[in-house]
Parts: sequence; C-alpha cells; structure tokens
Amino acid sequence: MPWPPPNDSDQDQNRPSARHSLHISRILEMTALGLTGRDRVALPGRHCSFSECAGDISKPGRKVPMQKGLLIWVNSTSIRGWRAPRASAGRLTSAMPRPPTASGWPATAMVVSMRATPRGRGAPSAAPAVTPAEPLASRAFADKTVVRRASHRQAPTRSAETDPLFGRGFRFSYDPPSSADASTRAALRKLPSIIGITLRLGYRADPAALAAVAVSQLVMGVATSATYLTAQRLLTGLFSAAPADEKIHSLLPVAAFVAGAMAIRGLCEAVAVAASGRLGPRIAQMAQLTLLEQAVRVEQVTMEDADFHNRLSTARQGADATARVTQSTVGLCGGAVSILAALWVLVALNPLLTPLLFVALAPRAWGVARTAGARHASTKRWMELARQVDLLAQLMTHHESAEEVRAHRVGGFLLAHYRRLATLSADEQARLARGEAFTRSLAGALSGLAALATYGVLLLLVIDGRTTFATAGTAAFAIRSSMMSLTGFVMQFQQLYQDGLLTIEWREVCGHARAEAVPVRARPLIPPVETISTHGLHFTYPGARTPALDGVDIDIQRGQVVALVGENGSGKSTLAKLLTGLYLPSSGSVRWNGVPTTELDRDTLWEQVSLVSQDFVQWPFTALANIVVGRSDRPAEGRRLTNAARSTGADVVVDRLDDGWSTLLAREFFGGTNLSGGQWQRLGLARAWYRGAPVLVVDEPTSALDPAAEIDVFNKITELAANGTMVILITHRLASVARADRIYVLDAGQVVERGTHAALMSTNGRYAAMYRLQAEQFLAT
Ligand SMILES: Nc1ncnc2c1ncn2[C@@H]1O[C@H](COP(=O)(O)OP(=O)(O)OP(=O)(O)O)[C@@H](O)[C@H]1O
Repeated sequence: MPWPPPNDSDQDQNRPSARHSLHISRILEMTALGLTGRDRVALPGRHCSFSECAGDISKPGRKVPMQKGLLIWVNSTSIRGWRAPRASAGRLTSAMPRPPTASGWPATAMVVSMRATPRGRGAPSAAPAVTPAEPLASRAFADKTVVRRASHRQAPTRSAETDPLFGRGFRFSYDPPSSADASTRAALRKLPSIIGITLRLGYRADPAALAAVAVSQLVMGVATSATYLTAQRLLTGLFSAAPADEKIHSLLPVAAFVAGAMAIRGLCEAVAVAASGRLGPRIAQMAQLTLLEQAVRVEQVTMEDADFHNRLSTARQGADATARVTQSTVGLCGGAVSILAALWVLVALNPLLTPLLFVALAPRAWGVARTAGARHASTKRWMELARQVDLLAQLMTHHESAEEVRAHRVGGFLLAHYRRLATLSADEQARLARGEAFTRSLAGALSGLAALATYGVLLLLVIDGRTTFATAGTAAFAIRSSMMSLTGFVMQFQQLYQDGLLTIEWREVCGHARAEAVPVRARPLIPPVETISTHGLHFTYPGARTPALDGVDIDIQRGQVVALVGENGSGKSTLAKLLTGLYLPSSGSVRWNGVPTTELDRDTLWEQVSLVSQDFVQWPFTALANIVVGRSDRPAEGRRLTNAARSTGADVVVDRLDDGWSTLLAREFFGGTNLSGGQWQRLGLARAWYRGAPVLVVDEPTSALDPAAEIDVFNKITELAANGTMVILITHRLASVARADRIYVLDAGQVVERGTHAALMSTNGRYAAMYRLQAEQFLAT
C-alpha cells in the first residue's frame, strides 16, 4: 500500500506561528534521528506525516515525559543511520526492518522503540512526547505491534493486548538479538570477548590455576602433534621393504616415543581438569561478587526500573555461567589444540590437504553457532515471562500468601494462569527445539557429505600418485582424530557460546550498574546537620506522566519535628526519599546545610540518616541481627541495643521469644518463627533507634502499634528532637502530628498549607478539615 502524498500540514514548518514553533522544534529534534517531516508515522488510530504527528503529540508549553516502549512506525529507510537524539530526548534503543505482511503496512516500515533513560537524576527530562490524551491507546498500540512482530517469527504470543494478570508488565525485549546473535560470524566475533572476560576473571581469581591450565594445554598441543607426526614414521616404517627384525628394531623407539607423548598428553589433561575445576567456581564467585558490589551501589531509581531488573536476572545467570565458561574454554582449547595439531601435520605432509580439514569442520561449526544464538535470543525475549511464571509458583507456595490463597480460594485461579503462562513458555521451548532439530539435521547431513568428500579426495590423491599411502593414512588419521576432537570441540563451543553470551550480559550489566552507581562526590557532608531545605523541588518517576512532586519548598531545622501530612498519593513518601538523597530532583534542589544533594557525597549524607520506611525490611535473620543491622559497620553494642529496644517496646517482643535475641525471625527456615505486624514495627523502630543518626525519618511508624505503644513512641520521638535530632514524620494520625514544630500539608505533589497545628486549625483549611474529620470519629461514639 503506497503512502499517501504529503499533505498541507507538512508545509506548516515553513510558516511558523507561536503555536507551531514548538512543533517545529520537535521536528528538528526528531530530524536528528534521520526523520523528515514527510516521513510517515503511525500513531494510535491514524497514519500521518511526521510533521503532522509532531503537531499531534506535542502540547504547546507542556513537557511530557516519554513513554517507555512507545513504538513509532515510519516508512523511512533513512532511519537506519539514526543517531541518538540530544540528551534531553531519551534514547532510541533499536531499529529493525518490519517484515511485509498482509496488514497493509508497507515493507519499508521501521519500528523504533524509545525508552526514557533516567540517568541517576531520578526522572527523564522532557523528550519527544506521547500525546497525554492517548497514553493508554499508545500503550495498547505498542503491545499490538510487538505481538504482530512476534507472530511473524512464529513465536508463541499472548493473545490479548495486555495480560490479564500482569497488564503491560509483560513485554518482549525490544533488543533484536536473534538476527544479530544467531550467526556463525556473530559467534566467532564474540568468542575472543568471551574468552577475554574469562581470562581476566581467572587472572584475578586464581592466577596459579590459570597458569596451570594454560601450560597444560600448550604441552598437550605439542604432545598431540608429536603423536601425529610419529604416526607417519610408524606407517612408513611398517610399509617399508626392510626385514621384520630390522623394522622392529627401528620402530621400537618410535613406538616408545608415541606412548610417552600419549602419557604426557593424558597427564596434562588431568592437570587441566583439576586446575579448571578449581578455577571455575572461583571465577563464578568473583563474577557474582563483582555484580553484587555494583548492584548495591546503584541509584534507587534504577533499582526500581523493570528493565534493569530483567537484565540483573540475566547477569546473575551470567555470573554463574562463568564457571561453565571456564570449563568449556578449557575443553575448547583442548579441542582447538588437537585441531591445530592436525592442521600443522597436514601442512607438513602436504599443504594441499589443509582445505580438507576446513571442509570437514565447517558445517558443524555453523550449526552450533546458529542453535546457541537462537537459544540466547529466546532467553532474552522471554525473560519477563520466565520471571512471572516463577512469581506465580512462589505465590502459590509462599507462606505470606498462603492464608489468602486458601481463604479466598485463589489457588485454582493462580494455577490456571500458571498453566497459561507456562504453556506459552513450553510452546517457545518446543519452537526452539524444532528449529534446533532442523539446524542439527542440516549440519549433520552437510558434515557427512564433507567427510565423504574428504576421504574421496585422499583416495584420489593416492591413486594419482601425488601422495604416498603412508602420508594419506596419516592425513586420514589426523583428520579423523580432529573430527572426533571436533565433536567435543563443537559441544564445548556451543556451551561456551551460550554461556558466553550470558557472560557478556554480565559484563554489560556490571558496566551499566557502574554507570548508574551513586556517584562518589568530592564534597562530603560535614556534620552536624543544621538544616535540610528544598527549593522549587520537582520530581517525576521514570515513565510517569505526572510529577509526584511539583515545586515543593520546605525547610527543616536541627531539633525540630516536622510532619508531612496529606491524602494517599500526595507525595509524602516521595518527598522523604528526596530529602534523604535516595532520589535526586528532576529539577529544583534539596540542600543539606545549604549544599545540594546532587553535589554531596551521599555516603556521608546517609551516615546521618535513620530511616523507618512504610515497607521497612523484615530481615529473615535473628531478632538481634534485625536490630544491629542498623549499624552493620560497627560491632554490636549492648547498651545501645538495650536503649533502642526499651525506647520502642522491642524488649517486650524479644522477652516473649523462645530463644530471646537469638530467635530466627523467618518461618521458612528450621526453628524460625514469625512476628505480628505491630511486633515487627517495634523491631523496625528499634533498628532506627539503634542506628541513632541525627536525622530520623519515620514514615507511618505506628500504623500497627497498639494505642499505648503508639503514644509511647511519639513521646520518645519528641524526646529525640529535644536532644537535637531532626525528625521528619509522615503519618495519617493527626493527633500525633499536633505536637510537631511545623506541619506541611501536601496535595498532588504540592505544599498547600504549612504552619503549626494551632495556626493551621485557625486558618480552617484542608488540615483543619482532616483533623476534625478524624476527631469526630472518636466524638461520635
Ligand atoms: N516507585 C514509584 N514509581 C512510580 N510512581 C510512584 C512510585 N512510588 C510512588 N509513585 C507515585 O507517586 C505519587 C506519590 O506517591 P507517594 O508514595 O509519595 O505518596 P504518599 O503521599 O506517601 O502516599 P501514602 O499516604 O499512600 O503513603 C503517587 O501518585 C504514586 O503513584
């Protein structure tokens, strides 16, 4: 179907008006991608020229964060040479030709996947926008297009645009690894990189074992070549016309040499196996540690990104795979040494014979690379589905969901969805197996033909008299041996390539995590913390369309209790995370002692923070560990522990436990027990008290506490403030807020009221209304 000719609106760029100037700048921005105003673009429900669509998707004066996974179809091959747009415009992640289909899309259409790229600052800046009025349509459209693409590859798909359980949570990977990875060339190109990663890790983990492996492989190669060459001398001697006793006399040392060479080869093999067996686990351990070291340093906002999580899962597999890569590399080296030895022998015997070896080896090598590439592509594409299947299994077996699974009879429901998703996964495996079977049979058939051709040529060379029988026999022996080695080599290569791709992913994720790590700034925070303030603070979550915080100005002094109140979703917890440097502002600033958090060394900032978040961690450790983990960098201190437990009521909880402080608080382990919600909350508070930092942030600290405990905790919080602690308190219990030095009322990310309880009550605004509403609940009884 031909694209309609450009219409009048294309000319709008040439007639700028106040309204259109923004659109034109957008077009210019997109031109950086290789698009022109006349390129055709498909938006939900309509096709239009790019300039038209730019007019459609931009609202003058309004910046809308770009949607993750927005797909735009363009009939322009010029996009092949695209560059990433300017920093403000997010990042293009892939461009791939769309296959011609009967759906009316032209074969030249390109699919472009765009993703916001929050780089440490918590939110993407303005980018080529999706129309705010049509976000859901855009999403559905994106899903539909992806599913169409998937069906072209005959991969199993989800029938609906959004999954009934996970909504848009299920996506195919937008990276197109299948075509790129499933080729022999790709495999060979990546091999040095894979081996390089393993060698570097091996050198760091155990240089002695690495050296043992390398030397044994080298000696093995020499021994193998020597075996082949002496085989020729044996054959020549055997077929000579000399008398038998003379033959025996001359061939005995040769035979002894062959036996010695074989023994040395066997010994080297044993050394290689032992050394690589030691090396592999150490390499895997080092890879895991490297990944975890990077992961714990990554910005909070990146940790909440689903894509990063997917990649992290693959990378963890990649770290484990490094042990197998080590074994495969050793096996591969062994095979390669044999093949190289054979090659050397063939060159020495008759250089004409060398191409025969390549002919014999090529088909299998091709088959292996193709199969491994397809498997890896599938693993990447279906990573999210695998996680979701796993999650459903966990929900059915985990004790935390057990109650509701039974009481609400959710088991059957979950099982049905598990079956549905697992079937998709099984279908994908079956599809892969079919492809693999085809590739293998083709490679096998080609391999057989190649062997036939090889021996045929050898026979012809003998018949022609171009080579002796002994030389041909040795060549046949070398080729046969190297083909046998090749079987091992091929299997090792397949394993190595498959695991190696995961290893490459490991390295890339480590690099990504390093890039997204909380930066180490030169400017440390100098205690004591006197003030924390925000100035025109804006924050938008990556991928969100509306800001969570929209121009917040607050000021907190040392020794004050400041309360943040407001309706659900008004931005209180988000503000707390920005105040404590867990997120960085999208714009505006958060300042500690006047220094923006973006400039501060946040490790020194976090030194000053005790945090009890809404969903504080219930560590599956002992009661003692649950408290002292608050100051894990120091040995446990008895007096500090006693004070923290007494101040928060955790001592009463621990007294009732069978093993006191040593009681394991994890039902899933032997001897473990669990606590009630309120008991856990006391422990969470005790952890923060034990940490004893000068800035205390408590987000709904008493939601599960009984009334007496709640009053006690608020009294203790007031005492802490009196001793100089800065307290940021988030709660819906307004009775507890009344004593705060200052109250900020948030609504839709903005501070709408501020002041003391008395001042806010006298203004009779939103706070007063909420307070009276709560008070009436008591008075009504
Ligand atoms: N990790 C996140 N990713 C995307 N959006 C988020 C995230 N966390 C919160 N939001 C959104 O940000 C807004 C503010 O949320 P926040 O948790 O700060 O509200 P809150 O005032 O603490 O609410 P509550 O009283 O229910 O705890 C909400 O619209 C919420 O949906």
